[in-house]
Formats: sequence, structure tokens, C-alpha cells
Amino acid sequence: MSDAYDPAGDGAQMSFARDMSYGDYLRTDAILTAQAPLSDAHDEMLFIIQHQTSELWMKLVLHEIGAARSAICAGALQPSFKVLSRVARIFDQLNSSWDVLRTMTPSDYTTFRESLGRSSGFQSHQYRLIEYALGNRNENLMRVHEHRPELHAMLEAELSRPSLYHVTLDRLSEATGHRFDPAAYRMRAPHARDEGIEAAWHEVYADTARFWNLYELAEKLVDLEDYFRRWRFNHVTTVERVIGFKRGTGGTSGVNYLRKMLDVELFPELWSVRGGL
Ligand code: HEM
Ligand SMILES: N[C@@H](CC(=O)c1ccccc1NC=O)C(=O)O
Repeated sequence: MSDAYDPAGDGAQMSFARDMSYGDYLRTDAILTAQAPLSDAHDEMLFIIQHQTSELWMKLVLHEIGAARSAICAGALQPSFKVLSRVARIFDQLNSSWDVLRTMTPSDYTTFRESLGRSSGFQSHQYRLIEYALGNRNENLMRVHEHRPELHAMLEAELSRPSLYHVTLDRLSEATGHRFDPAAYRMRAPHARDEGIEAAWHEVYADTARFWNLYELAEKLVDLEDYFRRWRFNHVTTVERVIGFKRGTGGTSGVNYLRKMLDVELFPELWSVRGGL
């Protein structure tokens, strides 16, 4: 017997023949057998794990946005704040994780890029679900999921639900008495800036004491979008650093396509109202 400290003496359970263990509960077997590099390149493991962990965090983002949306729908604004703060923190986590991927140089990446074929993050259905849930609804991007009817159906279902911004606008309309153009509630199009909505937000920001809850909700949304923008920026910068201006494996122009995405505004009136205060 080794003379190393034995936690069994301290009561630690050491046999899991009959009890659920850590790995059973977390299904670590499933997670840790899901890495299947297609090349011998050392950095392909980094690339796979970076994406898989991002997908796990995105799963949580979707779970939390769903909860925030239900809370806001039910008028429970305070509970939604806690959830929205968490979503911003998850984006921050995703943002920090670029530092790991950035250790991969163009020389490293070219050793396995061909193995990726035509696959690309452009086809991440969870990323698209997040965009749709927040209100950036470009239905043209659904076609890449037509070969996976269950994923296509999830995206379709998302488009039939009001976005996080839609439910916020309901509360805004209710509190301020402003009635918005029905075009602001288009389900299958990105939200476009609307003067009437900006005027209502202006009232909120001009009398924060009266509209404290909406004011706080607005700031949570701005925070979320701020962190999301940083994700887009980190992505496009990493892409330029690693592949320059090559076309993407998904077929887009690459950096130029991603730069266009930097112009997206999820909650445009929450940004434009600031210039008028
Ligand atoms: C070396 C690393 C990376 C490179 C070179 C890269 C490159 C690209 C390129 C060129 C595109 C445009 C679509 C295309 O034509 O392929 C794209 C889109 C995308 N990538 Fe990456 N990417 C990298 C890492 C990541 C990571 C870590 C994620 C995290 C999940 C990610 C998620 C996405 C998403 C979601 C899109 C779609 C963006 C949109 O449509 O707005 N990428 N990527
Ligand atoms: N679009 C990238 C490939 C890429 O990054 C990628 C490939 C497969 C799965 C996820 C990816 N990440 C982001 O697009 C490229 O053009 O090199």
C-alpha cells in the first residue's frame, strides 16, 4: 500500500459499481468520444474542441434567452435581468476563448484546412437560432439546413415565436402607451429601426425613475448586444489573422462577408436613442 493520503479515510465514496458517478451524470463518455480529427495535424484537436465548447455555451445561451423571453412575456422583468446578465457573461466567456484559438498560426491551420471540406461555422444551427431569437432574422440563411429536417424545423419554429426584442417592445408599448407600426413585429425579417419605437425609448431614458424596470431591461439588452458585437469582432479579426482574405469554406467572401455582419444592429433604437438624449 502506498503511504499517500487516502480520502476514503475521510469518508470519500470510492466505489461506484452501484451508484451514479460523475461521468454517468455528465455523460463524459459521449462528450469525450466526440472528437474525430480528420487529419494528423496537431492543431486540429484545438480547432474541434474550440468549436464544441462554443456550441455547448451556445446551447446555454439559447436556454437562457428562452427563459428571459418567457419572463418578459409574463411581465416578470426583474427575473429576466438576472438571466440576461448571465447571457452577457456567457458571451464574455466565448470572447475570452478566442485567445486560445489565436495561438494557431496560418501555417498551423493550412495543415488541416482542406480536411474541413465545405463545412463552416456559417452552418451552425445554434448560432442561427441565437440570431433569430434575438431578432436578427434572415430566413435566406436557413437553406443550408434543408438536408437536416429536424434542425430546419427548429429554425422554422424559432421564426414563429416573437423575438426577445418583440416581447420587450410589448412591455414598452404597454408602459408608455405608444402603439408601434406592425412592421416592427415582422417575424421573418431582421428588425429595422423605427422612429416610433425610438420615441418610446426616449421617454424611458428621459424619466428613468418612472420607467425604472424598462430602463434596466434596455440597458441589459445593450449590454448583451455589446458583448455579441465583441464576439463578431473577435471572430473577424481571428479569421483575417489566420486566412487573410481567402474565400470561406462555406463559400462566402470570408472576411468581407464577416465585416458586413459587423454592421448588424440587433436593437437599433436602443443605440440611436442615445444620440438624442
Ligand atoms: C481559425 C478559425 C476560424 C476561421 C478561419 C473561420 C472562418 C470563417 C469564415 C470565412 C466564415 C464565413 C463563412 C464561410 O464562407 O465559411 C465564418 C463564419 C462563421 N464562423 Fe468561423 N472561423 C473560425 C472560427 C470560428 C469559431 C471558433 C466559431 C465558433 C463557433 C466560428 C463560428 C462561425 C459562425 C457562427 C459563422 C457564421 C457567421 C454569420 O453568418 O454571421 N468560427 N467563419
Ligand atoms: N470557414 C473556415 C472554416 C471554419 O472555420 C470552420 C470549419 C468547420 C467548422 C467550423 C468552422 N468554423 C468557423 O467557421 C474557413 O474558411 O477556413
